[in-house]
Amino acid sequence: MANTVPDISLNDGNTIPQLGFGVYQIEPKDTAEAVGRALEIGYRHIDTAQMYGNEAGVGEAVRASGLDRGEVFVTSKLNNGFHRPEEARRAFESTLSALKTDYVDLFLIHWPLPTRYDGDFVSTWKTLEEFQRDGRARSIGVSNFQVPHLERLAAEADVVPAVNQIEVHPYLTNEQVRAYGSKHNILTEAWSPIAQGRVLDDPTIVDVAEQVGRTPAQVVLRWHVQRGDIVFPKSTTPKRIEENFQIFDFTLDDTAMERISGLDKGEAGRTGPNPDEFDYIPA
Ligand SMILES: NC(=O)C1=CN([C@@H]2O[C@H](COP(=O)(O)OP(=O)(O)OC[C@H]3O[C@@H](n4cnc5c(N)ncnc54)[C@H](OP(=O)(O)O)[C@@H]3O)[C@@H](O)[C@H]2O)C=CC1
Ligand SMILES: O=C1CO[C@H](CO)[C@@H](O)[C@@H]1O
Repeated sequence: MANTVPDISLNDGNTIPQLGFGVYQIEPKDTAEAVGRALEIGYRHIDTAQMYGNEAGVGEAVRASGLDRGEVFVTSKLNNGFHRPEEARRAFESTLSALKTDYVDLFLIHWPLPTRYDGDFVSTWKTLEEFQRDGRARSIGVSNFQVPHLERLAAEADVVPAVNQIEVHPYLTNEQVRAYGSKHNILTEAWSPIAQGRVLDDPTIVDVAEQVGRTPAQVVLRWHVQRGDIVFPKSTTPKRIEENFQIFDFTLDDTAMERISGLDKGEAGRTGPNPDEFDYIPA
């Protein structure tokens, strides 16, 4: 079975590679090297954010790779603190100049910040619609949106987000938000797909990994892609960057899939902030 990363269709007609490389917590000075390695291995999708401070390293690696810009799918996200339309426009321009590119493949509202800006993420969303209309963001989406936030966009805006990037892993399967996404053609992107390593020594994961002769990380990433979600594990360890790429040459049977899904702890399994409460704005 060849290890080929599938392209998944978005609701706007574009496509996205189902596996990418995440760069949260990679130091700006180390980012070009890590992304360069990922591109050499075959990753064609990079997930960054203004908040991570490393967009410049991502752009540098893409340019140095010898690949055409069109061969690499690049996502970035609007930082908290720039939700007002004028600020969002300036911040988006700063993303394009840091990446040294004239478009991003996908631009997201990073957090809904429902307790800031009078909860007005709809005008922020309408500003992202402008970026898509003028071609500087090929696709637009949201991150950390809960069902009521998505319902507000559906009622008050024209464009349906292409994706919702949320925390999903075996300890937080996040079924309700994922189900809203499937029903409304919004693709789920699973952030912290291996829960930053916390799920890898779970006895069920270790047992499934032994049964299929793969590593715990590969088994968890495979579980995500068989559920249809997009993943972009982060690693600065060369061997792991390769390991995480080898997930399309084996399958998990229904029993293994159900055992992993059965590890869900609901809200208790969340490792990151709760989007209903998170209102952090970087200094
Ligand atoms: N929209 C949002 O709010 C958020 C988005 N994200 C996105 O999701 C991406 C992935 O999530 P992230 O939080 O980074 O966490 P991940 O779930 O990807 O886990 C990363 C951690 O796991 C380790 N690791 C990676 N691969 C393996 C492996 N094969 N075996 C053992 N350990 C491994 C890494 O260590 P090492 O590097 O030392 O190898 C690192 O400590 C981010 O980089 C970012 O792009 C993340 C959080 C929030
Ligand atoms: O992308 C992100 C990385 O993790 C941080 C801490 O959980 C988040 O705030 C942020 O959304």
